Amino acid sequence: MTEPDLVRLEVGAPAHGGHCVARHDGRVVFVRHALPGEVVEARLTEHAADASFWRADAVAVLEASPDRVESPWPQAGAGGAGGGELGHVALPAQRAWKLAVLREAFERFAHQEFPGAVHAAPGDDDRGGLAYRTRVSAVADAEGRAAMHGFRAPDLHVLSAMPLAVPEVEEALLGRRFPAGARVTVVAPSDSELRVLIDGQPSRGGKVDSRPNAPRAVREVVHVGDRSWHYRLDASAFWQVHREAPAVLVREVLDRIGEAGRVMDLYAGAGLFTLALADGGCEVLSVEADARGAGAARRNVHDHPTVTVVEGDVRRTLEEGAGPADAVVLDPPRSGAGRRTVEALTAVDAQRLVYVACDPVALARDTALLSERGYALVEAEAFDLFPMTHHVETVATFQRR
Ligand SMILES: C[S@@+](CC[C@H](N)C(=O)[O-])C[C@H]1O[C@@H](n2cnc3c(N)ncnc32)[C@H](O)[C@@H]1O
Repeated sequence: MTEPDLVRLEVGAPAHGGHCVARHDGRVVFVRHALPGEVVEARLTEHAADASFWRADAVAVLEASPDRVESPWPQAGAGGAGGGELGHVALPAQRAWKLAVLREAFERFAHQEFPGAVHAAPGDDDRGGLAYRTRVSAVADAEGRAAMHGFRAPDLHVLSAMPLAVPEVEEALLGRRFPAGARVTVVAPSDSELRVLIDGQPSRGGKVDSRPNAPRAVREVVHVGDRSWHYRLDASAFWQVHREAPAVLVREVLDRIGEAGRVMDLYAGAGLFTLALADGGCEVLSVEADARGAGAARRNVHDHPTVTVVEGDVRRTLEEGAGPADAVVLDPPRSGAGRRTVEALTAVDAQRLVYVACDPVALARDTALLSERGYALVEAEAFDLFPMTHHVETVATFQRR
């Protein structure tokens, strides 16, 4: 990059996506690795002449925010590995950042105030927001070392540390060599041994274990108060990544569902909520598109005859007439539910919806769609289940008007 790629920016509010908004010659610049109120020198990383906005990375801080700290994962700084873009922000200010993004998204897309706060996961303040990920994926470089891609960039950064991971995951990632170019996933389940997957396959001694009986399953246990639930799933299937996330989310879902008799658990994964709901006496229809998730959910609830697990698409399942239900839990992927699924959901005629969302803008858009369809947002609280990154999990309750 040449000198003209460096610009001086006065940094404004945080925006969805892990950056703050600044202006250069009247054009919007999304600047990463900066904080609101700072003055920074930034390197333009995307700056096409005809683009409606540019992107930049702060590379020198001219006037620092009091919320700036030394990143515990410097490798994820400007020009480095993606996935630790808030490392330079003090933990309470990370939560304030996420709350600002939620408030802005709700104002803009849902035309109402975000009513809640952003809460820390248990233990995160003591651990400095580190050592929380029980699942990490990386790519092996040409020499077989675990590496990660840069943000919106193909270049690989060989990991010298992975402080967001629980220690056993970090050790497994950094202490081994893998086949060059392989996708490596390390999983530290709460109730069984660590597993290392290579290109989604079980491995032994750093190589794919092609034996037909190679172990693939992991066991998880979730405790809420004096209750516990046991799960078994394929190591490559979806499971919440923060060590405390399953318990935090199950507790929220159970508290919000109340006394509902017939419940739908949509986008159910391996049945995290399905099992806890069924155990509490609910009749549950659980819908999950991924065969590994649906298969695991079916096995995890095998002794609960009041549960039906459907392997299929949520919208199609609803359109085919899956209702009625007293309450619906929905935990869609990042893109949210969207208009057609919200329309199909309305036919279920549930009194209450509990929406678990990993994307503030998708939740705010769906809040507007649900409002059009007669569902009022009555409560929402967010949980910082992804410290050091801009991601945040929100649990929102909607009530039929
Ligand atoms: C955020 S995960 C939540 C899983 C589960 N609630 C949990 O917390 O473990 C979303 C799940 O939705 C599934 N999914 C994505 N799109 C889907 C669709 N259109 N229909 C059904 N399931 C879908 C994914 O496979 C994934 O398991």
